[in-house]
Amino acid sequence: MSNVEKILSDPVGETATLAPKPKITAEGAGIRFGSIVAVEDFTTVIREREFVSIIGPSGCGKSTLLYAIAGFLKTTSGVLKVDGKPIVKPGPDRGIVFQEFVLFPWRTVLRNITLGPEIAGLPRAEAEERARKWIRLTGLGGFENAYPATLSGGMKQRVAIARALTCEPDILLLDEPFGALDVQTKNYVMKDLQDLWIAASKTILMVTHSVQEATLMADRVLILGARPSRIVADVRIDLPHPRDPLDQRLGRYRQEVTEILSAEVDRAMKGERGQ
Ligand SMILES: Nc1ncnc2c1ncn2[C@@H]1O[C@H](COP(=O)(O)OP(=O)(O)OP(=O)(O)O)[C@@H](O)[C@H]1O
Repeated sequence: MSNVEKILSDPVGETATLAPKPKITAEGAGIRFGSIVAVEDFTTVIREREFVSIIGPSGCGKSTLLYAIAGFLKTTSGVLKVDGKPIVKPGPDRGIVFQEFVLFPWRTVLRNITLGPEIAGLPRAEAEERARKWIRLTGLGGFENAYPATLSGGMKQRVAIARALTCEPDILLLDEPFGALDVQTKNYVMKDLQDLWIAASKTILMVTHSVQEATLMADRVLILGARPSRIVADVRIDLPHPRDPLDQRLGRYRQEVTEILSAEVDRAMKGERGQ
């Protein structure tokens, strides 16, 4: 039995037959840049509506993996699939949100959010209707005509999230989405994202450096090892959503993830110093 077959036969819900369908499948995926092996033998199954977080030492290949799933990069070995089909290019089934918001300063909030559907060729009225739904759901109502320069960091990130969701992707890919936010704003946006995920039934894959973010939001935390990155642990956070950051049960998960991650960061640092 291959690794992927083993994972597919491993029940996620009460029984294998009731478990949600696989959404993203990685079968021995590897990505190299010349002589640099960024990702090696990445194998996992992410099911429909799962919220999975990827964490690992700096430079271990987290963003590279996310970009390959987005279709911006190709695997150099193995395969990455969405809905059972190999990923060959970006598609409207996957929306991506970056740490640095990447908003267009000359477009209003509404026009930033309608951009995806407009590029996809949707008539303006339909693009606006969709955008207004996500403006409402991300708490941006009343700011439709504001320009990015007049928004706070948290609001800019909500615009970026609404923009990704307006194309109605099944999968939301988040690359350190809270990295540029201050602590208070981050807590608000994290709470909103949890509510949004529950309401919108998306599959979410989030890259983060923060054990706190990963354990608060995700159903599973994939811990990558020092480069070339493989999964060294797949920790299931068995707590209902939405979660309260002060829930003491989260503390145990934070400790478990921190211990595994610290060992990998140690290994990565020693590797870099040639020890
Ligand atoms: N376009 C590229 N060309 C060459 N090397 C690259 C390229 N993109 C990434 N790399 C290398 O691949 C490795 C993984 O990079 P990546 O950005 O995916 O790591 P990361 O885990 O997301 O890092 P961080 O946590 O610091 O953001 C690094 O060694 C990086 O230098």
